[in-house]
Amino acid sequence: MIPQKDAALLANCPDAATRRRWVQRLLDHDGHTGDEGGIEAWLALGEAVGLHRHTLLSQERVLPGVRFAVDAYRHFVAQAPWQEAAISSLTELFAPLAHQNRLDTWPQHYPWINEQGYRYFRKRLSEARRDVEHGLEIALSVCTTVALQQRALNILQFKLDVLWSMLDAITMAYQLDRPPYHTVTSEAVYHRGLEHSLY
Ligand SMILES: O=C(O)c1cc(C(=O)O)c2c(n1)C(=O)C(=O)c1cc(C(=O)O)[nH]c1-2
Repeated sequence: MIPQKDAALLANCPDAATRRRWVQRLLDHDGHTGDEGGIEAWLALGEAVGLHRHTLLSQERVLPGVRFAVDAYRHFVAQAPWQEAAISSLTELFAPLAHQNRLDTWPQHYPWINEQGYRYFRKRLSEARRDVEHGLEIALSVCTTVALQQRALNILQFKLDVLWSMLDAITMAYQLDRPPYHTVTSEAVYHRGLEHSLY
């Protein structure tokens, strides 16, 4: 989804210089010659923790709450001015620390995850730092009044709501053992996404 939301920002941005820098985010995730891309590295992490590639690609295990939160982010970016869309990516300021923590601690907690599983986190360390630099440049250049700075904080609160909603859905399903429809059935009956039209 991340490359699609970045493509939506590009589509809304009339400034070629900004597009030239922002397009790197699509390439980082989708890959290009000489770089397998973040999605491929993420699939490697999924496989390293025991999931099958086709299960990951089918999205059948994506919880509805996670799907709705992710869709809300994509829709926000598609309809917002591109500068506001750029600001909404700035939660990534804190992602390198999270990635580094995972690289430092997961090998102790989960010794069965093979080395290949960590490619995504290693890759994101430098990419996220560079992305945040660009995002901050945009935010600082447009948020020149208190009202605009307050607006930027509200945008970031929206993005935090997206991230927390994903965590809430995952916590309910896997930590508290309350997946969707748990009072009705133990089958994963929730919809599998409506992306692919039959026509
Ligand atoms: O693992 C994390 O904690 C984390 C957080 C975030 C974020 O804060 O949005 C991103 C990522 N990872 C990430 O890997 C990533 O590619 C990414 C892109 C974006 C964005 O908003 O454009 N956020 C994030």
